[in-house]
Amino acid sequence: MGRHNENIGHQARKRFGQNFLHDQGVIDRIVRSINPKSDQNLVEIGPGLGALTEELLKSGGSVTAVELDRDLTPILRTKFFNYPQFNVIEADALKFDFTQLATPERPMRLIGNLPYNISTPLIFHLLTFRGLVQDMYFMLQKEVVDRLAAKPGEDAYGRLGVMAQYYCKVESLFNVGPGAFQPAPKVWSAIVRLTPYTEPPLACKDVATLTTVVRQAFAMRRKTLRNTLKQLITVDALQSLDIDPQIRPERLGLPEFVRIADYVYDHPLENES
Ligand SMILES: C[S@@+](CC[C@H](N)C(=O)[O-])C[C@H]1O[C@@H](n2cnc3c(N)ncnc32)[C@H](O)[C@@H]1O
Repeated sequence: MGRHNENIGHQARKRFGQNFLHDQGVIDRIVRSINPKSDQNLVEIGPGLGALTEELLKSGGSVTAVELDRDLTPILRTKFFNYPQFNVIEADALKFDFTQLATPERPMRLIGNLPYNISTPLIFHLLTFRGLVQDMYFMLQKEVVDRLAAKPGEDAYGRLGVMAQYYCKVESLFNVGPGAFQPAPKVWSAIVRLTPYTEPPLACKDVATLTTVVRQAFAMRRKTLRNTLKQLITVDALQSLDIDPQIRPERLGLPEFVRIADYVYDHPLENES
């Protein structure tokens, strides 16, 4: 414990969501899960002071790190100057165009102990590059991992889980307590693995329509489908799809959402805005 982040004099910045990992056991466990190989294209988001980066570099793979805090990039360059396969880019990962870091032939393995305040929009941003991604390993607030991996009927089930599971196989790997970080966050964290499908197993006709249906359905999660989806689909149409209009959205699985989205795409209601 405490091996990293010492003697560097960097004050953790709350606005950048800086909670630095300092538990070597947790770092090793994450890297063992990733199992990086020397010919791989590893991309780390938010390397911080390089606790994970160092172990990734030891695998021999190339590591490109995307870090927003301009005070950290020189520290990282100095720390890893012995590793020619290390590169740090000073950029906001939320706006960064990841197409410059990978090709379909050399996809990225995305890794990050992500800033918790931006993790949901960042995951949606990263999903847009899924064709260039082999897999993703993220440390997130446990509550967000629960939402990503949630199944129908669970409290955590909602838009994030449905859309992530549409594009990716989602696996919650293990939990990490606050004491593994400096400063310690207030909440528990967890590691999630997202593996994008080459082709979604339940492909819908139009993802924009699926997104609209899912967003609308969960906008009022305590209401029944006949209410939440009334601007998109009629009760008769829901019944024709073998979906009970009286149930709440949290009971619908991905196949039902895809069925509704395909119907809505083929039969747009006139009052749809
Ligand atoms: C939770 S810390 C993790 C640091 C390090 N990976 C570790 O495990 O100790 C999050 C890191 O993401 C960086 N960060 C915050 N917002 C960012 C953004 N929009 N784009 C890229 N990096 C960001 C922070 O400066 C910080 O280094």
